[in-house]
Amino acid sequence: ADDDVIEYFTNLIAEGQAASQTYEVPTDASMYKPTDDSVTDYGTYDFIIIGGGVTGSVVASRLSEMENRKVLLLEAGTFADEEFLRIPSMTAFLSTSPVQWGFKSIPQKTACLSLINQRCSGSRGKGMGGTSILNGGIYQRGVPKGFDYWAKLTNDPGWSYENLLPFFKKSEDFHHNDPTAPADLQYHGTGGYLNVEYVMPRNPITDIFLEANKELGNPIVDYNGPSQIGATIFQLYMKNGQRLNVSSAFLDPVMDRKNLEILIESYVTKVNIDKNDKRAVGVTFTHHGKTYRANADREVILSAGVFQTPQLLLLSGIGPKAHLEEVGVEVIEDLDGVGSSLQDDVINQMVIFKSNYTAKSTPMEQQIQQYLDGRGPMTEVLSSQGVGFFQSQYETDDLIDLELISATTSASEFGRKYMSMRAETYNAIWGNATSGMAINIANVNPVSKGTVRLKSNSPYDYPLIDFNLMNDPEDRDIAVMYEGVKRVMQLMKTSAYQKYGTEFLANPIPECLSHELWTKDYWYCFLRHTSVSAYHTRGSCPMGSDPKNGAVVDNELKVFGIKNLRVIDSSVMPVTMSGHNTGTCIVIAEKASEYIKGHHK
Ligand SMILES: Cc1cc2nc3c(=O)[nH]c(=O)nc-3n(C[C@H](O)[C@H](O)[C@H](O)COP(=O)(O)OP(=O)(O)OC[C@H]3O[C@@H](n4cnc5c(N)ncnc54)[C@H](O)[C@@H]3O)c2cc1C
Repeated sequence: ADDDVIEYFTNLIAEGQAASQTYEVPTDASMYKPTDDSVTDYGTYDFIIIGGGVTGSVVASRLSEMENRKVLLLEAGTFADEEFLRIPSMTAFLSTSPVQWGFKSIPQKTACLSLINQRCSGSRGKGMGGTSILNGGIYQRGVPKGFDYWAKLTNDPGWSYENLLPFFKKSEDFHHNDPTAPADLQYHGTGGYLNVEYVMPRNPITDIFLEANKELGNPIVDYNGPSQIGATIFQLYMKNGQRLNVSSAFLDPVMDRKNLEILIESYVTKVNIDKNDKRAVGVTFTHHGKTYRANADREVILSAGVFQTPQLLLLSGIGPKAHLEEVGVEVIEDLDGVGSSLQDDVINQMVIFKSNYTAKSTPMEQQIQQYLDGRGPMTEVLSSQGVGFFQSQYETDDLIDLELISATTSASEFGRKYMSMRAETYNAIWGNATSGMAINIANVNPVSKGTVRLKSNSPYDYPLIDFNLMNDPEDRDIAVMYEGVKRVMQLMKTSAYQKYGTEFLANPIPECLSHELWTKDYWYCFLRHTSVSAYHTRGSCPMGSDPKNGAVVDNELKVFGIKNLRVIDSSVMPVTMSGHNTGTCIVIAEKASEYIKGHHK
């Protein structure tokens, strides 16, 4: 590239990083408040989709394939396809930028204890593409047994892995651009909207991780193939080393469809329901200071994500009666499950090792040059692409409950702020060290559940989020994490890591000094203080067959008790699929679109 292009990217990166340092994330949605009381009719559509995130983008793309059906998609944010947002290595800076909603949990008692005010982050993307604007880009489908369990819960074999596989393949365009990466090609699709590829060249840390796993006898697998147990290399939805958010992937190619309207900067405040026959008839939303009402002849589809979908149901009078009465919302349908079974995985990124491994540093100019060729450090969201999925001794459902992610890490004020960790704890862990290696530990099949509730009956208040991580009475969730710590210690003892003189950074945190160091009690204390939500948030409006057992939607994702209303997003996942859930969200949207198209040809 010529000097102008290099200079352009150099400035873009400097400006993007600087903007992120000073940006304050909002603490409520008051920026969407209308400036007067008037309500304008926005017109009538067949389908109205709320939210242009991962699932909303796929649903809009598939429903607008029916040329005779008018589709309106309402998204609170804007299009998020600027150059800076497409650079994978800039992802961390997006967490303090206008594409971030900035949700935080209420103060927690069993995890996130060393975070400021004991509040876990509830990071969510705002804009077309939703959370895929700022996520890790990891493409993982989930454990087949997990989906088979969904099928059982809903009495619908359509949700079994075998029956979902064609949908997974349909949306994928797999590129085996790292030919030595494990890939079971018959499980992958080509020609779909979602480009899937590997970071090139492979980060040397990834190879160290794979070698260490081989030494311990762990298999090397394609985690999107038939078996997930073992170590592997992340597959990413990126295109030529650039971030590909799900809106760019599924909607950019179909933007010229006359029957698809996308209205950005539109904040939905309510689903309008005809009380006589409990039927969703449209939505109310604000746009540039004015209030509008749009009508849906056929269906309203909630794809507002795991926190805002239950928030909107509650604001619309659908949810646990006692809670609605408490906050002053008129009850339309008493549905206990709404917001009542929030789940997230728990992750710890603070078990750090010093070593004499030094990452090769590449001058910025060369990084930009490589990026323009679709390669190199700027194409990496994560410092390594090595990952392993395992069953701990506590895994009783034959799913997968332990994920170990290889990483390099370094101490910085930005890193501390990104985690929102108290300085005292962060500095104690790092001591005099400034960089190291880590293997992040996640429990990806926890049993603990939390809630999403309304703070008030105002749509401009953020919802109250309570993750309740590692809060099960039997302490199974924390026991899995502790087993993860022990496995990480074992991995670090392998010759693959010992070649680099890898050694645990044994600096205790002040909060846990009353426990004998490195005993189980100390580690439990450490894990509760420094473990956080893993951003695999799900389950706030689960699918199932009986609303009395907490289900909010049926097998076709229709809300129990209300006609013409569906939830299609991460909220509906009834149990884990053991990992990163964008791929799963895409398949949920593909499958649900098929049901809708079957009904409304
Ligand atoms: C930091 C981070 C990293 C992650 N990394 C990965 C990863 O590497 N791989 C992976 O598979 N998963 C990852 N995830 C998880 C994944 O991104 C989410 O599970 C997925 O995006 C959920 O999709 P969704 O459609 O349910 O919601 P979203 O993608 O969040 O979409 C919801 C959309 O609705 C809009 N909206 C909300 N309320 C309203 C309203 N009232 N009116 C109008 N619009 C509204 C939002 O602005 C948003 O665009 C990560 C998540 C985070 C936070």
